[in-house]
Amino acid sequence: MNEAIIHFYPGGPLLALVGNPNCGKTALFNLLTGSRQKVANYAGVTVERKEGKLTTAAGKALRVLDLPGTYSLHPRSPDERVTHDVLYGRAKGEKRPDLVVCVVDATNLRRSLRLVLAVKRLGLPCVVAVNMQDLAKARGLTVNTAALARELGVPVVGTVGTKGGGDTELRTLLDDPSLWQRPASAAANTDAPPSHATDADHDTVRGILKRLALDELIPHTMSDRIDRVVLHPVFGPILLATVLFLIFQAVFSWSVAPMDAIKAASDWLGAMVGTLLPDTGVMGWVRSLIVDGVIAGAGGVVVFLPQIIILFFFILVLEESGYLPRAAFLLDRLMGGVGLSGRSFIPLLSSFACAIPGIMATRTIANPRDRLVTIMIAPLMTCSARLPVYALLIGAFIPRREVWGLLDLQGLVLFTLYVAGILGALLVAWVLKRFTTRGQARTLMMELPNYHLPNIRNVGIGLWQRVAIFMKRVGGVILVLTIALWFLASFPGAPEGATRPAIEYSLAGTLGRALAVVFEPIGFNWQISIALVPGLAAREVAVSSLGTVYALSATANDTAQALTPLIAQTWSLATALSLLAWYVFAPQCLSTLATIKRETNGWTMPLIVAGYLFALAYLASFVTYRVALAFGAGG
Ligand SMILES: Nc1nc2c(ncn2[C@@H]2O[C@H](COP(=O)(O)OP(=O)(O)OP(=O)(O)O)[C@@H](O)[C@H]2O)c(=O)[nH]1
Ligand SMILES: [Mg+2]
Repeated sequence: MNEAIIHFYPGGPLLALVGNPNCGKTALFNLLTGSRQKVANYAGVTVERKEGKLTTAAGKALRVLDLPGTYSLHPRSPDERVTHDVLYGRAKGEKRPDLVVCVVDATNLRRSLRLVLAVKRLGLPCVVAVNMQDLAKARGLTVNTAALARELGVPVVGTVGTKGGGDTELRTLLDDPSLWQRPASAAANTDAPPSHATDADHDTVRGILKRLALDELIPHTMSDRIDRVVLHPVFGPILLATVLFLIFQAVFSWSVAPMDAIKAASDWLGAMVGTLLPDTGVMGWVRSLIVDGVIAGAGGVVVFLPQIIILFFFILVLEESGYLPRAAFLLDRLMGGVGLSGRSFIPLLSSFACAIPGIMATRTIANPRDRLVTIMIAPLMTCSARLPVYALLIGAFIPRREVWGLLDLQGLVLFTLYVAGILGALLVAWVLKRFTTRGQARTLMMELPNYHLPNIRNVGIGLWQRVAIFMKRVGGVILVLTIALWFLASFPGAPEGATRPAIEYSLAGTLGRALAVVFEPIGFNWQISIALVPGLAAREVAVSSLGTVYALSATANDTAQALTPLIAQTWSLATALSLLAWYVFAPQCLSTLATIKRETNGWTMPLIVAGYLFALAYLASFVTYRVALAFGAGG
């Protein structure tokens, strides 16, 4: 894996945050540096090193690294290796830290302290931050930091990663110059491999906890009680299915009003600009570029913002609540059937947002074969860029009505498409299981964090970041490609006396017609064929492209109309279904392939993935189209 080696904050002493997964390193990092890195309630959220800058009260500038969580200094998975390499000074382009802040979870000192002992042996100056002080207090645990400091022989401070000012003690401590002196006795240790002192460490930790009167286990009864239902062999899976299903219902039924409002606003804008700008000469072209290119294209994508916000709201709430590892646990058996483990669940779930963070998250999977298979199937999870395409087609072809009095039919179809992606992924994993040896059966060891009420601020920040990403795509790649397509679809203009719309004589029209030969067997017309090409860069561009292509196809006598009714009139149901099937499988995203190349260190995997996904997409669309035709959906 190649980490980015750009230093945003060159110079200054380097401080690294190290600790077990889910102990609150990133929350603390955000407090210290003012960053907004992702924080969530499950192990393995951070999988690469992140950099930030901190200025202490005395004005000293420090570089701070947030690292993936690790259980020990013997890395078992690629994310743990990132932390290991930094601590041993082997990370490419990064110097060895000048100070290590060991973050420990006050409610789980037994395990956290073992890592502290191992880090201490590295010979780097180190301090301990006892995080989650608030949770410990709520459970009647008081960690005497002064006594712990005496036991460990390093400074210890208390922190609360989720509260403003929860890092004050740590910040103050960083101004102490004696902190940065390397312990002379251990200086020779810096390049030694991690020692295997685990048994002795175990005893040491037990002794420390005993002397601090912290050796009694205090069960977290609330989480345990919730888990009795959530992890129940019968109710658990029913609950999981219900939760997922309700999310899809909400995506459709809650978004109606805001989507209508955005659509009305964009129509109004188009009409306004249309009347303001003259329709002749150069201004006629400008008018067409703005109305048919920018507003019909990019505006057509912005409409789907409410659905994306609703989907992410639920994903963020699930991530913060601590439910995700439980879902992984419930699905472990099912995943075992196709040769994977519950470990793959969170990377695959992240892929519903976008395959890129999903593929990155596979770094938490220790088994290389499992990791590779998970990377291969991650693009089959329905990422949010597909949502506009699905929503457009569903809006055009599926009536807005209720089934059995309570279910929204459009939501039901959307759910089916998501399920189709999941089933496709399971099928591919199952086929791969035939061709690869799985090694010995592994039991799933996964931490079940305590349930939290989702922090409104975190959910708010997470949502805002998703909105920013989406709008940046609309204003960036989507807008640029839509404008490029407008040019290709407008020039060369129609010859004298042409009867058909000008677009049919343009470069894009010619290209679309050539491509249509390939796509004709699966029912795509030339307009779709054109839209698929820029859609390779970003899936939503297919929607904006269709908006532009159809806006330009409107002849003088039939005024341009909204895209949804237009495709409902001109496409057959069979074509729409075939395009949906195409989007379930096709690898229409170059950035995903680039990420696979980076994570697997070569071109082999991205080529294999692109190849098999295109083949699968064509096959699925072909079958869908033919079956739909046979059922009379071709009219
Ligand atoms: N109550 C409480 N919750 C905290 C505190 N610090 C972090 N959290 C929560 O603990 C969870 C884990 O926090 P993260 O910062 O993502 O943990 P991490 O150590 O970076 O985890 P990985 O990146 O997976 O290793 C999140 O739900 C945080 O909101 C704290 O001091 N008190
Ligand atoms: Mg983290």
